[in-house]
Amino acid sequence: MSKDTESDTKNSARSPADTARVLNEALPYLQRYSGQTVVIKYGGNAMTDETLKRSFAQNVVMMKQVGINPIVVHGGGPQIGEMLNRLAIESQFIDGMRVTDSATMEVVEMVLGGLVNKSIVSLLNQVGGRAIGLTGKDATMIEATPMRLPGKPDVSLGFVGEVKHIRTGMLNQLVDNNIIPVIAPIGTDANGASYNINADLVASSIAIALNASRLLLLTNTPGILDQKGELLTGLTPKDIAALIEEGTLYGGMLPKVQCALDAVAAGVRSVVIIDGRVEHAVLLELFTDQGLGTLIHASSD
Ligand SMILES: Nc1ncnc2c1ncn2[C@@H]1O[C@H](COP(=O)(O)OP(=O)(O)O)[C@@H](O)[C@H]1O
Ligand SMILES: CC(=O)N[C@@H](CCC(=O)OP(=O)(O)O)C(=O)O
Repeated sequence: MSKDTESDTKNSARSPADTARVLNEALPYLQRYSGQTVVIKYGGNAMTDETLKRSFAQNVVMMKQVGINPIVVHGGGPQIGEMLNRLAIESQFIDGMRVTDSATMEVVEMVLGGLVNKSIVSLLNQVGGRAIGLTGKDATMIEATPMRLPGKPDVSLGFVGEVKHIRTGMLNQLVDNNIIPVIAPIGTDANGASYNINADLVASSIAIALNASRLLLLTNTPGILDQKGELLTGLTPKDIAALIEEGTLYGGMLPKVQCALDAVAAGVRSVVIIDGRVEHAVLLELFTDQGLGTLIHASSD
Protein backbone atom coordinates (compact mmCIF):
# COMPACT_ATOMS: atom_id res chain seq x y z
CA MET A 1 0.00 0.00 0.00
CA SER A 2 1.38 3.47 -0.86
CA LYS A 3 2.01 5.85 2.03
CA ASP A 4 -0.85 8.11 0.89
CA THR A 5 -3.36 5.31 0.56
CA GLU A 6 -2.28 3.84 3.88
CA SER A 7 -2.66 7.10 5.77
CA ASP A 8 -5.96 7.85 3.98
CA THR A 9 -7.35 4.57 5.30
CA LYS A 10 -6.02 5.05 8.83
CA ASN A 11 -6.90 8.69 9.26
CA SER A 12 -10.17 8.98 7.39
CA ALA A 13 -11.92 10.17 10.59
CA ARG A 14 -9.26 12.78 11.44
CA SER A 15 -8.63 16.07 9.66
CA PRO A 16 -5.06 17.18 8.79
CA ALA A 17 -5.44 20.00 11.35
CA ASP A 18 -6.31 17.49 14.09
CA THR A 19 -3.30 15.35 13.15
CA ALA A 20 -1.06 18.42 13.34
CA ARG A 21 -2.52 19.34 16.74
CA VAL A 22 -1.79 15.88 18.15
CA LEU A 23 1.79 16.04 16.88
CA ASN A 24 2.24 19.58 18.19
CA GLU A 25 0.93 18.57 21.63
CA ALA A 26 4.11 16.50 22.01
CA LEU A 27 6.47 19.51 21.65
CA PRO A 28 6.71 20.60 25.32
CA TYR A 29 7.20 17.00 26.40
CA LEU A 30 9.92 16.40 23.80
CA GLN A 31 11.66 19.53 25.10
CA ARG A 32 11.20 18.55 28.74
CA TYR A 33 12.58 15.02 28.45
CA SER A 34 15.34 15.62 25.90
CA GLY A 35 18.65 14.20 27.16
CA GLN A 36 17.03 12.69 30.26
CA THR A 37 17.04 9.10 31.43
CA VAL A 38 13.70 7.32 31.71
CA VAL A 39 13.55 3.83 33.21
CA ILE A 40 10.67 1.67 32.00
CA LYS A 41 9.67 -1.46 33.91
CA TYR A 42 7.94 -3.80 31.50
CA GLY A 43 5.95 -6.30 33.57
CA GLY A 44 5.34 -9.85 32.41
CA ASN A 45 1.59 -9.27 32.50
CA ALA A 46 1.92 -6.52 29.88
CA MET A 47 3.79 -8.79 27.43
CA THR A 48 1.21 -11.32 26.42
CA ASP A 49 -0.07 -9.81 23.16
CA GLU A 50 2.12 -9.49 20.02
CA THR A 51 0.54 -6.17 18.94
CA LEU A 52 1.13 -4.72 22.40
CA LYS A 53 4.73 -5.93 22.48
CA ARG A 54 5.38 -4.32 19.10
CA SER A 55 3.78 -1.01 20.10
CA PHE A 56 5.87 -1.04 23.30
CA ALA A 57 9.05 -1.58 21.23
CA GLN A 58 8.09 1.20 18.81
CA ASN A 59 7.47 3.61 21.70
CA VAL A 60 10.88 2.88 23.26
CA VAL A 61 12.67 3.30 19.93
CA MET A 62 10.82 6.57 19.36
CA MET A 63 12.01 7.82 22.77
CA LYS A 64 15.61 7.11 21.78
CA GLN A 65 15.04 8.71 18.38
CA VAL A 66 13.91 12.01 19.95
CA GLY A 67 16.87 12.23 22.33
CA ILE A 68 15.56 10.57 25.50
CA ASN A 69 17.60 7.74 27.06
CA PRO A 70 15.25 4.82 27.75
CA ILE A 71 16.43 1.93 29.94
CA VAL A 72 14.17 -1.12 29.89
CA VAL A 73 13.95 -3.38 32.95
CA HIS A 74 11.64 -6.32 32.38
CA GLY A 75 9.81 -8.84 34.52
CA GLY A 76 8.36 -12.11 33.34
CA GLY A 77 6.60 -13.66 36.33
CA PRO A 78 3.84 -15.34 34.24
CA GLN A 79 6.41 -16.62 31.73
CA ILE A 80 8.50 -18.17 34.57
CA GLY A 81 5.31 -19.71 35.97
CA GLU A 82 4.47 -21.26 32.59
CA MET A 83 7.92 -22.85 32.22
CA LEU A 84 7.89 -24.16 35.80
CA ASN A 85 4.50 -25.75 35.06
CA ARG A 86 5.87 -27.44 31.95
CA LEU A 87 8.75 -28.81 34.02
CA ALA A 88 6.37 -29.82 36.85
CA ILE A 89 8.20 -27.64 39.38
CA GLU A 90 5.89 -26.05 41.92
CA SER A 91 6.16 -22.40 42.89
CA GLN A 92 5.31 -20.81 46.18
CA PHE A 93 5.00 -17.08 46.83
CA ILE A 94 5.59 -15.40 50.18
CA ASP A 95 4.70 -11.69 50.39
CA GLY A 96 4.71 -11.45 46.59
CA MET A 97 8.18 -13.07 46.24
CA ARG A 98 8.70 -16.40 44.47
CA VAL A 99 10.52 -18.77 46.82
CA THR A 100 13.50 -19.72 44.67
CA ASP A 101 15.46 -22.96 45.22
CA SER A 102 18.37 -23.85 42.93
CA ALA A 103 16.19 -25.72 40.38
CA THR A 104 13.78 -22.75 40.23
CA MET A 105 16.72 -20.34 39.90
CA GLU A 106 17.92 -22.22 36.81
CA VAL A 107 14.50 -21.79 35.22
CA VAL A 108 14.28 -18.11 36.24
CA GLU A 109 17.67 -17.43 34.69
CA MET A 110 16.76 -19.31 31.51
CA VAL A 111 13.40 -17.60 31.09
CA LEU A 112 14.28 -14.05 32.16
CA GLY A 113 17.87 -13.88 30.89
CA GLY A 114 17.12 -15.93 27.78
CA LEU A 115 13.64 -16.14 26.32
CA VAL A 116 12.04 -12.95 27.65
CA ASN A 117 15.12 -10.73 27.45
CA LYS A 118 16.02 -11.76 23.91
CA SER A 119 12.46 -11.44 22.61
CA ILE A 120 12.33 -7.81 23.80
CA VAL A 121 15.80 -7.08 22.40
CA SER A 122 14.85 -8.63 19.09
CA LEU A 123 11.63 -6.61 18.80
CA LEU A 124 13.42 -3.34 19.60
CA ASN A 125 15.99 -4.13 16.91
CA GLN A 126 13.28 -5.12 14.40
CA VAL A 127 11.59 -1.72 14.74
CA GLY A 128 14.82 0.16 14.13
CA GLY A 129 16.46 0.42 17.56
CA ARG A 130 19.85 -0.81 18.72
CA ALA A 131 19.22 -2.81 21.86
CA ILE A 132 21.46 -5.03 23.96
CA GLY A 133 20.14 -7.47 26.56
CA LEU A 134 21.86 -7.96 29.90
CA THR A 135 21.25 -9.59 33.23
CA GLY A 136 22.66 -8.09 36.41
CA LYS A 137 25.50 -10.64 36.13
CA ASP A 138 26.92 -8.86 33.09
CA ALA A 139 29.72 -6.54 34.22
CA THR A 140 28.43 -7.41 37.73
CA MET A 141 25.88 -4.66 37.20
CA ILE A 142 23.49 -5.79 39.97
CA GLU A 143 25.16 -6.85 43.20
CA ALA A 144 22.65 -8.72 45.33
CA THR A 145 22.27 -10.15 48.82
CA PRO A 146 19.69 -12.70 50.00
CA MET A 147 16.38 -11.02 50.77
CA ARG A 148 15.10 -11.12 54.33
CA LEU A 149 11.44 -10.35 54.87
CA PRO A 150 10.77 -7.64 57.45
CA GLY A 151 9.31 -9.15 60.62
CA LYS A 152 9.96 -12.73 59.37
CA PRO A 153 13.67 -13.39 60.18
CA ASP A 154 13.22 -17.18 60.11
CA VAL A 155 11.64 -17.36 56.64
CA SER A 156 14.12 -18.19 53.85
CA LEU A 157 13.25 -17.27 50.29
CA GLY A 158 16.26 -19.18 48.90
CA PHE A 159 17.89 -17.37 45.99
CA VAL A 160 15.61 -14.33 46.11
CA GLY A 161 17.79 -11.27 46.22
CA GLU A 162 17.59 -7.63 47.05
CA VAL A 163 19.76 -4.99 45.45
CA LYS A 164 22.94 -4.17 47.34
CA HIS A 165 24.61 -2.06 44.67
CA ILE A 166 24.12 -1.05 41.01
CA ARG A 167 27.31 -0.62 38.98
CA THR A 168 26.40 1.99 36.38
CA GLY A 169 29.61 2.04 34.29
CA MET A 170 28.47 -0.41 31.62
CA LEU A 171 24.98 1.13 31.43
CA ASN A 172 26.41 4.60 30.90
CA GLN A 173 28.70 3.31 28.17
CA LEU A 174 25.78 1.70 26.36
CA VAL A 175 23.67 4.84 26.61
CA ASP A 176 26.59 7.00 25.40
CA ASN A 177 26.81 4.71 22.37
CA ASN A 178 23.10 5.12 21.57
CA ILE A 179 22.27 1.59 22.63
CA ILE A 180 19.08 0.75 24.52
CA PRO A 181 19.89 -1.50 27.51
CA VAL A 182 17.32 -4.22 28.25
CA ILE A 183 17.86 -5.63 31.73
CA ALA A 184 16.66 -8.89 33.25
CA PRO A 185 16.25 -8.72 37.06
CA ILE A 186 18.94 -11.20 38.03
CA GLY A 187 21.66 -10.22 40.47
CA THR A 188 24.91 -11.79 41.56
CA ASP A 189 27.36 -11.81 44.48
CA ALA A 190 31.12 -12.12 44.95
CA ASN A 191 30.85 -15.93 44.57
CA GLY A 192 29.03 -15.67 41.25
CA ALA A 193 25.71 -16.97 42.63
CA SER A 194 22.52 -15.92 40.82
CA TYR A 195 19.65 -14.16 42.60
CA ASN A 196 16.06 -13.76 41.47
CA ILE A 197 15.04 -10.15 42.18
CA ASN A 198 11.58 -8.60 41.89
CA ALA A 199 11.67 -6.53 38.69
CA ASP A 200 10.05 -3.44 40.28
CA LEU A 201 12.88 -3.42 42.81
CA VAL A 202 15.53 -3.56 40.10
CA ALA A 203 13.79 -0.84 38.07
CA SER A 204 13.62 1.60 40.98
CA SER A 205 17.23 0.84 42.04
CA ILE A 206 18.47 1.49 38.50
CA ALA A 207 16.37 4.67 38.21
CA ILE A 208 17.94 5.93 41.45
CA ALA A 209 21.49 4.91 40.48
CA LEU A 210 21.23 6.65 37.09
CA ASN A 211 19.48 9.78 38.44
CA ALA A 212 16.61 9.07 36.07
CA SER A 213 13.99 11.78 35.77
CA ARG A 214 11.11 9.33 35.40
CA LEU A 215 10.26 5.76 36.20
CA LEU A 216 7.37 4.15 34.32
CA LEU A 217 5.94 0.94 35.79
CA LEU A 218 3.82 -0.94 33.22
CA THR A 219 1.39 -3.35 34.83
CA ASN A 220 -2.05 -4.90 34.32
CA THR A 221 -4.31 -2.31 35.95
CA PRO A 222 -5.18 1.23 34.78
CA GLY A 223 -3.09 2.51 37.72
CA ILE A 224 -3.87 2.78 41.43
CA LEU A 225 -7.61 2.55 41.99
CA ASP A 226 -9.67 3.93 44.88
CA GLN A 227 -12.28 2.05 46.95
CA LYS A 228 -14.85 2.51 44.15
CA GLY A 229 -12.44 1.14 41.56
CA GLU A 230 -11.85 4.57 40.02
CA LEU A 231 -8.41 5.65 38.81
CA LEU A 232 -6.41 7.96 41.08
CA THR A 233 -4.38 10.13 38.70
CA GLY A 234 -1.96 11.78 41.14
CA LEU A 235 -0.76 10.64 44.57
CA THR A 236 1.75 11.92 47.12
CA PRO A 237 3.51 9.65 49.64
CA LYS A 238 0.97 10.83 52.24
CA ASP A 239 -2.02 9.82 50.04
CA ILE A 240 -0.45 6.40 49.52
CA ALA A 241 0.06 5.84 53.25
CA ALA A 242 -3.66 6.56 53.73
CA LEU A 243 -4.68 4.08 50.98
CA ILE A 244 -2.54 1.35 52.57
CA GLU A 245 -3.95 2.16 56.00
CA GLU A 246 -7.56 1.83 54.80
CA GLY A 247 -6.75 -1.44 52.95
CA THR A 248 -7.46 -0.09 49.44
CA LEU A 249 -3.90 -0.78 48.32
CA TYR A 250 -2.70 -4.34 48.90
CA GLY A 251 -0.99 -7.43 47.45
CA GLY A 252 1.32 -7.02 44.46
CA MET A 253 0.69 -3.27 44.46
CA LEU A 254 2.37 -2.91 47.88
CA PRO A 255 5.98 -3.69 46.82
CA LYS A 256 5.39 -1.77 43.59
CA VAL A 257 4.31 1.33 45.48
CA GLN A 258 7.20 0.94 47.94
CA CYS A 259 9.62 0.96 44.99
CA ALA A 260 7.87 4.06 43.63
CA LEU A 261 8.15 5.83 46.99
CA ASP A 262 11.83 4.88 47.35
CA ALA A 263 12.54 6.27 43.88
CA VAL A 264 10.68 9.54 44.55
CA ALA A 265 12.41 9.93 47.94
CA ALA A 266 15.79 9.45 46.24
CA GLY A 267 15.13 12.22 43.71
CA VAL A 268 13.43 10.54 40.73
CA ARG A 269 11.03 13.38 39.87
CA SER A 270 8.02 11.26 39.14
CA VAL A 271 7.04 7.65 39.02
CA VAL A 272 3.99 6.58 37.10
CA ILE A 273 2.08 3.31 37.24
CA ILE A 274 0.42 2.72 33.87
CA ASP A 275 -1.65 0.10 32.10
CA GLY A 276 0.67 -1.90 29.88
CA ARG A 277 -2.40 -3.49 28.24
CA VAL A 278 -3.15 -0.19 26.47
CA GLU A 279 -1.62 0.07 23.00
CA HIS A 280 1.09 2.78 22.89
CA ALA A 281 0.78 3.31 26.66
CA VAL A 282 4.32 4.73 26.93
CA LEU A 283 3.77 7.22 24.11
CA LEU A 284 0.46 8.41 25.54
CA GLU A 285 1.94 8.81 29.01
CA LEU A 286 5.06 10.70 27.98
CA PHE A 287 3.94 12.85 25.07
CA THR A 288 0.27 13.78 25.49
CA ASP A 289 -1.54 16.18 27.79
CA GLN A 290 -3.91 13.53 29.07
CA GLY A 291 -1.20 11.15 30.31
CA LEU A 292 -2.26 7.78 31.66
CA GLY A 293 -2.29 5.98 34.96
CA THR A 294 -1.24 7.16 38.41
CA LEU A 295 1.53 9.70 38.88
CA ILE A 296 3.38 9.41 42.19
CA HIS A 297 5.25 12.57 43.03
CA ALA A 298 6.89 14.24 46.02
CA SER A 299 4.43 16.34 48.00
CA SER A 300 6.46 19.51 47.46
CA ASP A 301 5.93 19.32 43.62
N1 LIG B 1 -5.47 0.08 44.87
C1 LIG B 1 -5.10 -0.76 43.88
N2 LIG B 1 -5.22 -0.37 42.58
C2 LIG B 1 -4.88 -1.19 41.56
N3 LIG B 1 -4.39 -2.46 41.74
C3 LIG B 1 -4.23 -2.91 42.99
C4 LIG B 1 -4.58 -2.07 44.11
N4 LIG B 1 -4.31 -2.78 45.25
C5 LIG B 1 -3.86 -3.97 44.86
N5 LIG B 1 -3.80 -4.09 43.51
C6 LIG B 1 -3.36 -5.29 42.77
O1 LIG B 1 -2.01 -5.12 42.35
C7 LIG B 1 -1.84 -5.81 41.08
C8 LIG B 1 -0.58 -5.30 40.37
O2 LIG B 1 0.55 -5.83 41.03
P1 LIG B 1 1.34 -7.11 40.40
O3 LIG B 1 0.36 -8.19 40.06
O4 LIG B 1 2.46 -7.46 41.31
O5 LIG B 1 1.88 -6.45 39.04
P2 LIG B 1 3.13 -6.84 38.08
O6 LIG B 1 3.12 -8.33 37.92
O7 LIG B 1 2.82 -6.07 36.82
O8 LIG B 1 4.37 -6.33 38.75
C9 LIG B 1 -3.15 -5.51 40.38
O9 LIG B 1 -3.40 -6.42 39.33
C10 LIG B 1 -4.17 -5.60 41.53
O10 LIG B 1 -4.64 -6.92 41.66
C1 LIG C 1 11.54 -12.69 43.62
C2 LIG C 1 10.51 -12.71 42.52
O1 LIG C 1 9.34 -12.95 42.80
N1 LIG C 1 10.93 -12.46 41.29
C3 LIG C 1 10.08 -12.42 40.15
C4 LIG C 1 10.90 -11.89 38.98
C5 LIG C 1 10.09 -11.56 37.77
C6 LIG C 1 9.15 -10.38 37.98
O2 LIG C 1 9.28 -9.56 38.89
O3 LIG C 1 8.20 -10.32 36.99
P1 LIG C 1 6.87 -9.41 36.90
O4 LIG C 1 7.32 -7.99 36.95
O5 LIG C 1 6.31 -9.78 35.58
O6 LIG C 1 5.98 -9.77 38.06
C7 LIG C 1 9.50 -13.82 39.82
O7 LIG C 1 10.18 -14.83 40.04
O8 LIG C 1 8.38 -13.87 39.30
